[in-house]
Amino acid sequence: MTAKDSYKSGFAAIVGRPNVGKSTLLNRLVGQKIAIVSDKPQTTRHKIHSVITREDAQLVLLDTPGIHKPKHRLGEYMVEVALGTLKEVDVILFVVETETPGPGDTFILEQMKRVTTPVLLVINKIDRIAKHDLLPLIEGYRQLYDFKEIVPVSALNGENVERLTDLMVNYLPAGPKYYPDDMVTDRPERFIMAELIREKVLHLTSQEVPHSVAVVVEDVAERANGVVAVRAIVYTERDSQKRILIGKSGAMLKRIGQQAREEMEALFGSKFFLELWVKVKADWRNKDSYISNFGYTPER
Ligand SMILES: Nc1nc2c(ncn2[C@@H]2O[C@H](COP(=O)(O)OP(=O)(O)OP(=O)(O)O)[C@@H](O)[C@H]2O)c(=O)[nH]1
Repeated sequence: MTAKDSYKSGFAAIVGRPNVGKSTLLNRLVGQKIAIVSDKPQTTRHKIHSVITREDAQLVLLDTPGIHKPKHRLGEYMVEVALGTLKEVDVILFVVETETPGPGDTFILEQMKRVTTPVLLVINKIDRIAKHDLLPLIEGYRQLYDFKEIVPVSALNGENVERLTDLMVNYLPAGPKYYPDDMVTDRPERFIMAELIREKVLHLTSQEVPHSVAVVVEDVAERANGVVAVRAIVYTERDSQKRILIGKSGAMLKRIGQQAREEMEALFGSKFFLELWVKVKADWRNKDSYISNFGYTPER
């Protein structure tokens, strides 16, 4: 058998309750910022395909929305997408924190019992606990489910993350490359831009505002001088939220725009001109038509 014949390729899903560090892990695995990271739960709404290409294997990672008991229509959609993904992939990464499992973790474990895909348990944030507290935690999880592997990692500082990639590759079937070598995501750039803007809203606002927001990039145009001009709309649900997002004399919107622009420039390597508008669409999260307009439509 030649080296080419033994090439492996396949798909892995990252699941876990909100805020356990899935996006941070995904970014660390791929080595570039793809998914947005936030300290506010439930910020990942899309399935993001990222690609790790090695000499022996290509691994396509799907970031799934945090599985949780849905409170509104968008929430139900998010759970549906996550569950559908579990059946389609070659291996599942179930990410938890360094704590005994809570109701959110148990809910996901129950869902995983309905599929036959191999599951690797990733215990994240091990930088926060003493090594001797890890063993009892691992033992506790071992009692709950027949995990193929249990891998303690720190997505934040990268500890053990490479080993995790090696283990995932073990579960991939023989197959060709799905994507070109230099590709890290198949998401259009507009999507990444919108997510960067939404990330800044999440960081800079509080209470009910962050989750009321959807961002749509309406126009991207490269000017003759090389500057990329982007016009984006920040949708929110109420006038009061709009006022907060704009801020006194526009100060908040200016900060959001400035920080998003700086990250776009770092990521894409061009100068950006970013124009942001805030619009109210009352109760958009409960309306199917708005949900699909904002791009939250089932993919497969
Ligand atoms: N100490 C520590 N913090 C981490 C680690 N990984 C992630 N975090 C932090 O945990 C918080 C949540 O991280 P995210 O990556 O946004 O979590 P997520 O699971 O994608 O969250 P959702 O999008 O809500 O599903 C952020 O404040 C991260 O900086 C880690 O290994 N160690």
